Amino acid sequence: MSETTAATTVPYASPASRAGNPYVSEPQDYDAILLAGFGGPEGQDDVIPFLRNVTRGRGIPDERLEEVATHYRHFGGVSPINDQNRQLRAALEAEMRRRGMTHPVYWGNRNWDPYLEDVVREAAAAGHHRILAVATSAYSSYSSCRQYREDFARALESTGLQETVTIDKVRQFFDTPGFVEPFAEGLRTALAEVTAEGHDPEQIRVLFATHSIPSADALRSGPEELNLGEGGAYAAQHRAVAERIFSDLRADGADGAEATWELVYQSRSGSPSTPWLEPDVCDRIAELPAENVTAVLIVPLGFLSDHMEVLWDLDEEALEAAAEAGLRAIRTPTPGSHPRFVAGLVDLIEERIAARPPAQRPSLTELGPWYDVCRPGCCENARLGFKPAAAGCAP
Ligand SMILES: CC1=C(CCC(=O)O)c2cc3nc(cc4[nH]c(cc5[nH]c(cc1n2)c(C)c5CCC(=O)O)c(CCC(=O)O)c4C)C(CCC(=O)O)=C3C
Ligand SMILES: [Fe+2]
Repeated sequence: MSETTAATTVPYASPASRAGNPYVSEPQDYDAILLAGFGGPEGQDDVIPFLRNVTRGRGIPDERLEEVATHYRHFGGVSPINDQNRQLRAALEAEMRRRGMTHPVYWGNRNWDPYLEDVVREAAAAGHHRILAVATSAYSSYSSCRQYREDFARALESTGLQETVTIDKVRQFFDTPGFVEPFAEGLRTALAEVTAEGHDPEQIRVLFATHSIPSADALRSGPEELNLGEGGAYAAQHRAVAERIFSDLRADGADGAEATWELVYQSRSGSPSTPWLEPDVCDRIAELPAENVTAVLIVPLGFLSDHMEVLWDLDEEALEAAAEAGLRAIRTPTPGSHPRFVAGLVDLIEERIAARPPAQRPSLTELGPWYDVCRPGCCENARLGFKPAAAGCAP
């Protein structure tokens, strides 16, 4: 299995592109779309096998798995994530049909049924060989980009389809309007609500929450040559989006828009001796009363839908921390199947099929538009090192 499933069709960097930003310069004849999800258990008996799938070879302590299993057990062993992705798949298909696009839209998961490899086999059996994937993950890092690409490569290899099927992937979409606007809308509503209740901007703290990852992975997120400092592309992308949301709210004179915001992390796992991105959302909430804060708004900026990381780690744990701290608290919505988000994903599919140049691609921060095609070392896992990945290109 080679690193370069797309190397024959994807030139490395066109002179017309932003320096070092490989994008596809020829229109692409994709014949199927693949919505690639994380996967989640759908009953009590699925919980442990699912957790083993997720943590295979990752050195997550047993106590942590036991602990996470109780979150799923609390909801009957069912994560809502699969239903959310079923809805998203149907919404994508409907929007594509509305635009006259006839590609079949498959859905497959990294960690639970329907598994990527079964779906790839099904697509190939139906005669589809040029697949364009949309992963349910907006930012750059091992967990949020490369691991999806490695699992595509593994699916192609285990099905023996690596010579006949290619899987490419649309760019990371953290700063596209379809992804950002549903968050901005939810925050605007929540700011207006706490303002109407009498909280002044200096008493309101907005916490943009995302998944913590090992600091070493964060440092290696994005292309090697970008060098975005501590936290890497992963943290820089989140900060850039949060900043843009706030500058737009302030420019509009929105209620409460003079509040302060911070980027915080959640759902840390791994060994306590390994550094992960901080501060933790609950730790920060506990400190806020001493900073004269009376209302906290939690924006789940790292997530696409209200899956377990949101329902448990934010709606149970973070909201409880806020109650203990005596704070008014609101957790704002995720994009889910918001029509604007769905339309934005179809825009991404269209721009890739048409090979639009970067200047014609929507992007709300100076970091974007992000790369279509990842370079070999992009988002590599700091500890596990090289594994073959699809949707990449040769040096
Ligand atoms: C960056 C990131 C995203 C966002 C990008 C994306 O969405 O892809 C994400 C999403 C998700 N993470 C999820 C669930 C889990 N993540 C775990 C473990 C880990 N996540 C990590 C990172 C991320 N995770 C990391 C570095 C680990 C440590 C192990 C490893 O290095 O791989 C574990 C193991 C137990 C634990 O340690 O918590 C579970 C059960 C679910 C499904 C929720 C549901 O079922 O509704 C979703 C959407
Ligand atoms: Fe995770």
